[in-house]
Amino acid sequence: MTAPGTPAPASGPAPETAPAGADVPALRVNDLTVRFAGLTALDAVSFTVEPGSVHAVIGPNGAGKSTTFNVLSGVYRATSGSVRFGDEELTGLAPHAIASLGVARTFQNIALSPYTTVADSLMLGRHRLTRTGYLAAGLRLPRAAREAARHRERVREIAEFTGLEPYLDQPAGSLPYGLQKLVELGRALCMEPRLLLLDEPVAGMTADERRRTASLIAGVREGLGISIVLVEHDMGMVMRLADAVTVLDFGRRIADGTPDEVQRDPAVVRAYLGQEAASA
Ligand SMILES: Nc1ncnc2c1ncn2[C@@H]1O[C@H](COP(=O)(O)OP(=O)(O)OP(=O)(O)O)[C@@H](O)[C@H]1O
Repeated sequence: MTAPGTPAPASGPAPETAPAGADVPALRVNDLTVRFAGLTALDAVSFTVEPGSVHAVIGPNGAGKSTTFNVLSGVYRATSGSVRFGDEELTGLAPHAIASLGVARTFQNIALSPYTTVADSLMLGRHRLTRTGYLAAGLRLPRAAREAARHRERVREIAEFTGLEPYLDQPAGSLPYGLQKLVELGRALCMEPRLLLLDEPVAGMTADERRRTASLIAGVREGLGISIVLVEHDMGMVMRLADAVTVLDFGRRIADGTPDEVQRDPAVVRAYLGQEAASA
């Protein structure tokens, strides 16, 4: 068994889903602007997340990364601009409607119920996929029992994929921080997303946990072919994992390209040097 505090490697087979990249449309963010009482948090930001890619959104503190995530997941309303996932316009939709289109997110801070077991926490991710109504489930109809068994099997597969299988019966809150972050990721995967929004997935993790989580995310992209939008401060991880990077600074897009391209971009270097100077 893995040492406590260390997420197990993604050793299990990729859970069975549609073939890689199938049915995953592009996410097109176009001229997105968000204002809060006089403050422009996002100023006409555009970028495209290609199907099946890992797309990082980076930038110094206050650049607008979380605001971008909150618009993509329906928590904030855009002041103007559009976010299209395939043919669907996401701006204006409520978070549950966006989730039902196959957009799952994790949060920067742990958002798990501490007393709920890992198995039940993962099962919560299956909620939108549950067809049987409460009445049929309450009456224990065979159809409901069959569906529940299918969901449990899927949860077990995803637990195996993420390395969470040994912890399924433990309360989520009893696990070390790194594993709790992994439960959040597992729960998002249980939604069978087509687009996964990961908000600082390795924040607060040890170097070893970071490395293992990065390989799990790479495994998700390769095994499931879904698109991943990643907000992350760990630059090494971004540069290793991302296919494309959008850089924000003061709410504006200052660069967009491959990790290599943005790393060499003078505007990006200036923005990060400015941050270092400010915190020195
Ligand atoms: N709900 C809100 N009300 C008012 N201002 C907000 C709100 N959310 C974000 N802001 C402001 O918008 C700007 C962008 O913030 P945001 O949290 O998106 O940046 P960030 O890039 O995620 O920063 P960090 O890396 O520090 O998390 C900041 O000036 C922030 O204070």
